[in-house]
Amino acid sequence: MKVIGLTGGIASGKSTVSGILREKGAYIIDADEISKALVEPGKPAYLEIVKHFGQEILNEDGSLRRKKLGRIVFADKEKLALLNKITHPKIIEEIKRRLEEAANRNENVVVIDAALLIELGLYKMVDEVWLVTIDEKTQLERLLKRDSFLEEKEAKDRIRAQMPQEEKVKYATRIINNSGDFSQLLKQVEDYWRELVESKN
Ligand SMILES: CC(C)(COP(=O)(O)OP(=O)(O)OC[C@H]1O[C@@H](n2cnc3c(N)ncnc32)[C@H](O)[C@@H]1O)[C@@H](O)C(=O)NCCC(=O)NCCS
Ligand SMILES: Nc1ncnc2c1ncn2[C@@H]1O[C@H](COP(=O)(O)OP(=O)(O)OP(=O)(O)O)[C@@H](O)[C@H]1O
Repeated sequence: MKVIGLTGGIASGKSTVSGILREKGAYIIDADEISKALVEPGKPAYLEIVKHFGQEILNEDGSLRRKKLGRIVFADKEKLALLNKITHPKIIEEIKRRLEEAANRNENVVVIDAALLIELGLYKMVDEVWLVTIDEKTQLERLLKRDSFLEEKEAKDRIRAQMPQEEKVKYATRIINNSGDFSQLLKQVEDYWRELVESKN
C-alpha cells in the first residue's frame, strides 16, 4: 500500500485533487470530514468545545455554529490553539484508525487529504507528500468565491492562521501548481499518478 499525504493551504485545491485521485481508484481519508464528524452533538470534542467556548457557538438545535466559531478562532491565536488542542489528537487518532483499516482491506493507494498534514506530524506516516501550491492572489480570490460568507479580512485571517506555503515546500516530495486552470491541474495530477502506479510495479 502506498500512502500519499495531500496538503496545501486553504482553498489551494486539495479537495479538487483528491476528487481526481478518487476517480483513479485511490482511497481518500478526508481530515475536514473527520473533523466535522467529531464535533457533532454528543461527540466528545463537541462537549469540550461547548465547555470552553460557551452556548453562544450553538444553534437552537444544539449543533455547532461553525461559521461563528470560525470567526472567533481565526481572529485569535490563543482560541485557535485551544480548539486545536481539543480536536487535533482526535483527528490524528481517527486518521490512524482509517489507515489501518485501509491496510487490512489491501487498498493500493491511500490519500490523506489534510490542510494540516505537516503541523499534525502526519507527514511522517506517508510515503509521499504532495503539496498543492497557489499564488496568493488566486488563493484569496478562490477562497472568497467559494466561502462567500467571509469578509476579505476574515479570509486573510484564515490564510494567515496556516503555515506559510514556502515552509510547506520543504516537506514536499511533489508539487502541484494550481494557479492555472483545471486542465493544467489535471495534467499534473495524472502525470504524478502514472509515476506512482508505475513505481509500484
Ligand atoms: C473552525 C471551524 C469550526 C470552522 O469551520 P468551517 O466549516 O468554516 O471550515 P472547515 O472546517 O470546512 O475548514 C475549512 C478550511 O479551513 C482550514 N482550517 C480548518 N481548521 C484549521 C485550523 N485549526 N488551523 C488552520 N487552518 C484550519 C483548512 O484549510 C480547512 O480545509 C473548523 O474548521 C474546525 O473545527 N477546525 C478545527 C479542526 C481542524 O483543525 N480541522 C482541519 C484538519 S486538517
Ligand atoms: N484550477 C482551478 N481553477 C478554478 N477554480 C479552481 C481550481 N481548482 C480549484 N478551484 C476552486 O477553488 C476552490 C478551492 O478548491 P478546493 O475546495 O479543492 O480547495 P481545498 O484546498 O480543498 O480547500 P480547504 O483547505 O478549504 O478544504 C473551490 O471552489 C474549487 O472549485
